[in-house]
Amino acid sequence: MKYLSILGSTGSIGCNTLNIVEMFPERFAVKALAAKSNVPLLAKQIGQFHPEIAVVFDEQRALELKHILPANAGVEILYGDEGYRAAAIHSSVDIIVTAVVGAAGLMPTLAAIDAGKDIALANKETLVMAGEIVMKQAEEKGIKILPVDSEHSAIFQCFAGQRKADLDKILLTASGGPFLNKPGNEFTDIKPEHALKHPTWQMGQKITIDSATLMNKGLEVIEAKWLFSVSQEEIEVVVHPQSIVHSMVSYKDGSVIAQLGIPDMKGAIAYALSWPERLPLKQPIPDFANMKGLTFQKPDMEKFPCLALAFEACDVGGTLPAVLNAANEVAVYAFLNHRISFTDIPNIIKTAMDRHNIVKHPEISDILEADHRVRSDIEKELF
Ligand SMILES: NC(=O)C1=CN([C@@H]2O[C@H](COP(=O)(O)OP(=O)(O)OC[C@H]3O[C@@H](n4cnc5c(N)ncnc54)[C@H](OP(=O)(O)O)[C@@H]3O)[C@@H](O)[C@H]2O)C=CC1
Ligand SMILES: CC(=O)[C@@H](O)[C@H](O)COP(=O)(O)O
Ligand SMILES: [Mn+2]
Repeated sequence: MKYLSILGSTGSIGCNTLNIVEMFPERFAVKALAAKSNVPLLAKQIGQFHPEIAVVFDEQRALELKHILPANAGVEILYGDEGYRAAAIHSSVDIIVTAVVGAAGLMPTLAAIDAGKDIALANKETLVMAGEIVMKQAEEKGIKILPVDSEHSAIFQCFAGQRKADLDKILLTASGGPFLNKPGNEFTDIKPEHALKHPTWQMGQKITIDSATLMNKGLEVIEAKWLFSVSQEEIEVVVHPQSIVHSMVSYKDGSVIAQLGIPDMKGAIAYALSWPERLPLKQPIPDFANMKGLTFQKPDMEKFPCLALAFEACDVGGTLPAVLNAANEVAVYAFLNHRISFTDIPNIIKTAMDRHNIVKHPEISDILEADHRVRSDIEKELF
């Protein structure tokens, strides 16, 4: 039996993870569930999966949860930073699924690594903000960081049985998002409801907007750099609108190994939880015979400046990726709340990056300080 703690259990990745637990009750059990504000859904999950700990964002929500649950629920209700930390380091947990969205994922993940827990990493922002520190700490603690992000799961699978010395490059696929074929001069008309219509994947709101700006791919370049210990030059983004090829790796003899599947996160989540075994998920394979084609093209960095900004942050390093991430988060939520336009997103990020005094070899405190400063500067200007 493998015991799980799911940070972000009420989100898209969290719910998919619980679907897998439900499918394989003889393999997985849940010890801790953590959410932010969706108290009714968390209460339902507690009733079904019986964790020992449940965590919400603040005391108010903890009280709400307590009122909803029956008196004999047998779960300890915690809240805030201490609560997320408790869920991350719970003594009988084997693996932490980091399915929280945004910078909030960083500190619980570091706490989990410090406590010697394996990580099924969905929260890419953790590696964007502090990839060097996180990977170093994971190595020191001898824990595994198993990728959940579909491309990184694919790359991980394409590396299996290969020698790192034979690597040519990682070909990181991108769907191109809903605006791949929209002329750039019409981007000012884009509303949240248009950007929230991802062509191939069902995901939470923040990552869906990131896919529409191509920032998601930029974050994934930085994630891949740290996760696989490669240079930026060894990563190429390839637009593949069908999202069937989840990524590829080329080798120095000209061979290219790809991982394919339907666009459904259950495959990548289950693989992170059961690696190196594969679980009988009963997922259909892509319908190759009736497929209209698998196509590939270069990303257009002028139309999608967020991708270029992420490459710049990746190249410069230090605290700059954390600044990119924080500015992006604030801008995405401002766009979702109709406070800025779609084309303001890259402008806000660029301004934050230009203004920032980079700390070249940051401690975690430098990263958190940069994150907080960027958020408060942008929020002051916007609201
Ligand atoms: N969805 C997908 O298919 C993929 C997602 N990822 C990555 O996985 C992560 C999760 O994405 P996704 O599931 O789509 O996101 P969702 O928005 O669907 O879910 C986010 C989860 O995090 C919780 N949460 C939000 N803010 C906080 C906070 N400040 N502190 C603690 N918990 C918080 C939410 O709680 P509540 O709902 O209770 O408010 C919810 O449980 C992201 O980093 C994303 O980039 C990577 C690849 C694919
Ligand atoms: C499912 C997943 O891993 C997402 O990160 C996905 O990659 C988003 O699609 P884009 O390729 O459009 O960013
Ligand atoms: Mn992805």
